[in-house]
Amino acid sequence: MTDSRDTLYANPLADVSSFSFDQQVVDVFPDMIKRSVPGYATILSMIGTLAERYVTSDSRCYDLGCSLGAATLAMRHNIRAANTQIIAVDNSSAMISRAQQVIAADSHEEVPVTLREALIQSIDVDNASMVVLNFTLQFIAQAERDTLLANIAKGLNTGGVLILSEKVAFADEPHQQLMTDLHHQFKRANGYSDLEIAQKRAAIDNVLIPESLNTHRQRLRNAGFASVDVWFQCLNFASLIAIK
Ligand SMILES: C[S@@+](CC[C@H](N)C(=O)[O-])C[C@H]1O[C@@H](n2cnc3c(N)ncnc32)[C@H](O)[C@@H]1O
Ligand SMILES: O=C(O)C(=O)C[C@]1(C(=O)O)C=C[C@@H](O)C=C1
Repeated sequence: MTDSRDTLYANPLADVSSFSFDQQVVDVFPDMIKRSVPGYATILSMIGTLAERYVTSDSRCYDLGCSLGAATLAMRHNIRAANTQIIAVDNSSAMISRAQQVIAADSHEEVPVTLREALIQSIDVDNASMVVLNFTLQFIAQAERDTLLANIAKGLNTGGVLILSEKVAFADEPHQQLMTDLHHQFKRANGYSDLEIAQKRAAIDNVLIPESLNTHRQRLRNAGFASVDVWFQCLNFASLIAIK
């Protein structure tokens, strides 16, 4: 399986097209996300810890916007309850076909994984004890976010948990500027050039729409979650736990 270095934005592009999860991105995705998202490995590890704690027997887990299945594998390797399954969904056919290979190469077969190529807005969530949205909601149209979260809350069993990880925005402009600068410094320290950072920024503009933590907390409460808060934040990347 390839885990190539992300050089997609290394050379000057005449026209930076909108970011999409196509084959080019799939080919470098593990390297791209690791070098772009502060705390990504920590968040995956905590998804495993939470799966051990929250996944109950005879229930389902959902990984929505699963990409190559990193969160699916974190859950799968840590679930201790009997008779569970994981449903992993992504609407990028290139992601899903590579994810099939990743899952096939994994030996933890006690927990079956079903990969689905679909819009996460269109799937049924049912009898769930754990749902993961790991850096996916930010790519969904804002007008569709309330309905999606209400659908997830409805399909979660009482006491079940949603992990929502997102790039976040800040209400105070100086803070927004500082966090953006520090994130770019993080990328530079991980080997991205100023050109790569600028072109990637242009590509995700209007594609990845971050919201404030207050907006996320409020939406989760409105959707029907009883207990909501942030468990992780590094700069403009955060992860929330919402318990039904
Ligand atoms: C940043 S990646 C997620 C990373 C992944 N969860 C992980 O932990 O490695 C976002 C993913 O969401 C998928 N996606 C975006 N919009 C979607 C939608 N409406 N329905 C399904 N998947 C979507 C993209 O194809 C992409 O694979
Ligand atoms: O904000 C950025 O600069 C990013 O590269 C972040 C981000 C993300 O949060 O999903 C954007 C696209 C890629 O999927 C990997 C990382």
